[in-house]
Amino acid sequence: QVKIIKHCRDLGVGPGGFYQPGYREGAKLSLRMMCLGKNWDPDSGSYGDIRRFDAAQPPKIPEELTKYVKDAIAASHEFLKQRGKGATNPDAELPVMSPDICIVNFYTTSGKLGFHQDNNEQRSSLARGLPVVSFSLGDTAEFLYGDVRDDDKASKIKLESGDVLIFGGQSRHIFHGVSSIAPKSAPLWVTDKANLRPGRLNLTFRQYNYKGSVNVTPAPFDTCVCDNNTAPLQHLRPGMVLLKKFLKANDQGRNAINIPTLMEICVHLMVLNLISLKYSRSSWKMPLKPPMNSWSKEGVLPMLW
Ligand SMILES: O=C(O)CCC(=O)C(=O)O
Ligand SMILES: [Fe+2]
Repeated sequence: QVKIIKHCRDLGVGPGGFYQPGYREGAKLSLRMMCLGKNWDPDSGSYGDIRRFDAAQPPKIPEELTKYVKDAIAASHEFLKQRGKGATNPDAELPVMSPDICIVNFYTTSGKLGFHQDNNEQRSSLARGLPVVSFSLGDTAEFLYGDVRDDDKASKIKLESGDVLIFGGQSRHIFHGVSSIAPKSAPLWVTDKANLRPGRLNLTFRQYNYKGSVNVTPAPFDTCVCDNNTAPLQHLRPGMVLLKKFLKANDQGRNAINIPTLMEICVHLMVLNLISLKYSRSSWKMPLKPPMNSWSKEGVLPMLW
């Protein structure tokens, strides 16, 4: 998760980075957005190679992120196979996709996203049911989804930091949206280690085009939607899988504390000794700290988001 946030931060302050999208009449969306691969324009509801707002080209999707998407799809297939006791073909329910678009949204704690369908990808991709793979980081979102454009009839789930939601196949056209963000719900290490400001970062990966044949066999779905809300893998409906906390906390594992080696402790002690020797007789000569560069990427981004 820390690595994903870093990728978004680095790309987010560069050309084609975060901006607040809006409509021609002036209304703005309640989030910050950045598109990778292709630009999605909420006003026209279409994709393009540059964005209208500042003519910027969207940055490419970092390969590392593409790998995480593939891992998540593979994990969902493994899960579907086991659930179907080998009888189902997971690719028929949730086809494999290779993402070439990623929409990155940052919601502050007052952010939300209205009920909508993701249907601006090419007809071949939609017809094949190539899934949308969604990564959630930071504060928890209340996510609504359903078959009809009526959020009162929608099902609700919580998307927490590290969760991956996949919807494709028969669920590719579901209506969905974000009704609220729970303040202060992000794990502390996300805000501390990755320096994510209060709010939620969401990445949705998609594949624009599909070149193969589009025949899809309706997915068999056992009627037992019996996963409880805390199961690590949840089959929510045909073509919709939630992988709870799938994205690892960080490279060294959850809540890792760096324990210094004996060698590192010795080096630190030697350095401290040298410093105290140097300044013991002339402490007034202590050099001033160099001024903080408040416009460094790390420093400024929390203000931008
Ligand atoms: O933030 C989310 O979980 C959903 C984002 C979404 O639906 C979209 O970007 O199309
Ligand atoms: Fe969406």
